[in-house]
Amino acid sequence: MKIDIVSIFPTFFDVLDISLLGKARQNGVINLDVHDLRDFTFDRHRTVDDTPYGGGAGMVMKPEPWGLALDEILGITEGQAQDDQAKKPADQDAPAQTDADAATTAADGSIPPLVIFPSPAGDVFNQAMAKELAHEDHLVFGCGRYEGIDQRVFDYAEQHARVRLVSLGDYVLNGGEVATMAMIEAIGRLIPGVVGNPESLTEESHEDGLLEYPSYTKPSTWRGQEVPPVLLSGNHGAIEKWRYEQRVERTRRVRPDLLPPE
Ligand SMILES: O[C@H]1NC=Nc2ccccc21
Repeated sequence: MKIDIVSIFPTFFDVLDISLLGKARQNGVINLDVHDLRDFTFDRHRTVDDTPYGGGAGMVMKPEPWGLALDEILGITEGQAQDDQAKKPADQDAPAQTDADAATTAADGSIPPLVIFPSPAGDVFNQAMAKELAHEDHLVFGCGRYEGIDQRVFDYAEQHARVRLVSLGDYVLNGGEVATMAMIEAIGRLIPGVVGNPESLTEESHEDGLLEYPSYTKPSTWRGQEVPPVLLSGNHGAIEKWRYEQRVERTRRVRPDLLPPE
């Protein structure tokens, strides 16, 4: 999988050089590039934001740097970008191809990249979405800051790729970087070859709708607390039954909303 990230804080993603995702990058299982949005500015202050039209507090991210960053990442030629600006009215007889249609299959019939803009206004990220996105060939994460990105950037991106706004949850973050990191970890670990033992991906919280069972390791007695005897019994059937019961009980107690309807 190819992953591109655009951010004004590129060093935020240095952590992706270590651990499982770092190994996946070294092995070529994941090809990840981080782009500094300020590299697509040309003024002395490398300006990426400005005051909002219509007034209001805060600043809005300017469209120009984003347009150039997306052009580079999506392989949009300067001419194509200018063509888009000077797009002639469609031929009345030609079947109307909406921008969305244009973005779902590229000229060579390939599936264009998926551009994800983390946003509180997006679909809430979950394990089902992580599994879906793990099948993508090319993900682009556009990390917004300030009060957000000029709307025309999303509209421009939709002319050349598939675009999704994704929220990490119903709470307020300062920008898209934390959300992008969480999504890359959740998606990346599902890509074959990233996690050593694929079996470890099965009995996990949210994988099949149930939370995971409690885990124990040596010593069997610790500060007066014993490991549940069934786990020391060697009776694999009884252990499997106990673990399933623990998953159901914990889910019922902590996240009853995850349980299937009775
Ligand atoms: O405000 C946050 N809520 C949830 N997800 C987000 C993603 C990107 C930026 C900001 C947020």
